[in-house]
Amino acid sequence: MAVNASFVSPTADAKVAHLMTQLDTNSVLSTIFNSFSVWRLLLTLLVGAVAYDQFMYVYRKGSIEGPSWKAPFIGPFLESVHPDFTKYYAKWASGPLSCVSVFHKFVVIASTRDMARKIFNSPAFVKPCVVDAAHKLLRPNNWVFLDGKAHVDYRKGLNGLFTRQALEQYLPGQEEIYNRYFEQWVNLSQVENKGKHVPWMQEFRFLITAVSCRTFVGHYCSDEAVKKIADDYYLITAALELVNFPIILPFTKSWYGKKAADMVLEEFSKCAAKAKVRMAAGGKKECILDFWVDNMIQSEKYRKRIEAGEKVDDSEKPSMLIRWFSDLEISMTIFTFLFASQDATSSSATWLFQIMADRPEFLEKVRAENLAVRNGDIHAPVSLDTLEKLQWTRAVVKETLRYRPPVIMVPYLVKKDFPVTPEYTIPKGAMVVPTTYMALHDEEAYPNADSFEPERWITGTADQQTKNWLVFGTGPHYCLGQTYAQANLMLMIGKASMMIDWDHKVTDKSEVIKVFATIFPMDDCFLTFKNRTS
Ligand code: HEM
Repeated sequence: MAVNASFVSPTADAKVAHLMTQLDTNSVLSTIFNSFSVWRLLLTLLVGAVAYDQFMYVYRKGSIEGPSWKAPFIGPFLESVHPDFTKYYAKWASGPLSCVSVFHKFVVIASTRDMARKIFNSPAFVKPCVVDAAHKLLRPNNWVFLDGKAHVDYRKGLNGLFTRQALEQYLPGQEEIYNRYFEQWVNLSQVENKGKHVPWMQEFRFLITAVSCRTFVGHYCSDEAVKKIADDYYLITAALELVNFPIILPFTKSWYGKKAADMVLEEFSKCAAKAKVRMAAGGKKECILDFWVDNMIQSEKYRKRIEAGEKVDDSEKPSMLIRWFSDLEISMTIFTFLFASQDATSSSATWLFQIMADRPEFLEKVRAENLAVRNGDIHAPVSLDTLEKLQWTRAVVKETLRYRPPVIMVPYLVKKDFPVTPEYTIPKGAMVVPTTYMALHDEEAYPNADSFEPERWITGTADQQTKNWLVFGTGPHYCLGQTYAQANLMLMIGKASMMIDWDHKVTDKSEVIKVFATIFPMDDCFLTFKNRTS
């Protein structure tokens, strides 16, 4: 007998009620049995999936370090929501290669200097993957996800934006921002906070957004737009915390992050359109966008002359011939600069101010040489060459980057089975994450590695440890902004040393490392600022 052949609930239809009483015992049993089979089937599938996930984890793990089993499916996903530096450190210390599995994604961690270098330098086997969320925020067709020749070619076209000659042109804009922000900080500290120490990490992030926007898109971005980007940027960083979460659910961190990213892309697109007009009219080059657009315009002019059959002297050929880029393409690329710079530079800025306040003897040396090179005039401009020759300023920046490397991990995707050692092959499709931290805290390269000793960059051998210097990665994807980033930090701390005094309230969390994409002091750095009186 057909029991309730319709999809209507039997209890919703009174006519069905009397039929129910006519059901014989056999059909009741068969109904129970049938639904039991469905449940059993579902349970069997679930157990099978858990067993498969577990089996694949153990199989892929092979001989390397890692937990002997994983929490079903999610693995240590919840830990990645609240990342803990000590847990990462324990993982790195557990062996040159170790592993975890999150949502069936197998992740290998490469800890030692040589293992990390091997990953960075094996483009035949790996390509950058950042985290799943980054594809959504930066857009999957962003140049940073390009691989092989396509990546090399695209990157070549960007090199002109970071030459020493170009970097020199960005310095006045950066000085302008530092002058303005240091004044604001004093006001904020003395008037609003009444001289009290308050966590300053967020203020460093605002400052770095402003400096970056000024360097990347100059005055094309209004102060209001810069403020909006600065205010919303932490949503983008927070979205990246959800490492490997595969989809964007409404009202989650990833969702808010995506909205903020779309807003930044729109702003930078508008800047690109304005730069095209201004550069075509012969405007002065002041920011990265100007250099890029001018290069496009010069390349286009040159191509047109050649096409017209004009005889053009080789000296008139632009040093880099590039194609025409749309406003959105330019915007996506400039966004990668902001994305790559924002967290890392904010991290270094925070540690630098904290460390200098805690070690006034080094700050005094920085101040003395900055004043000397400017003949006592705290607002006198400096050239890039002069800046880089300030030995204590350079040493404290380098040592901060070594002692507290902002980027502790760089995720890569394994393109094909990667025999990373004679005994172990990382399977295709896995994520492999080299860490920079262990190489930078290697006792052989940097004696007393866990202590802040800037002298090692002046009288020691730190500069010779090029293999250990992984702060900016190595290989085909090494940091495009590394010279700019270091010069910018030197300019920042040099100017601060002359213009302001600041004091750090040391707490029991000041030296504890918090992981928020990059690393920060756990207490967010309690500071107070005032104008320098002498
Ligand atoms: C203290 C500041 C910074 C640190 C510690 C840092 C560190 C890094 C690291 C570790 C990588 C990955 C390298 C690799 O995979 O081998 C990277 C890539 C990159 N960085 Fe930086 N970075 C900093 C600032 C900047 C700035 C200011 C910019 C731009 C103006 C920038 C632009 C980039 C770009 C575009 C890439 C990707 C390059 C590629 O895939 O070819 N970075 N950075």
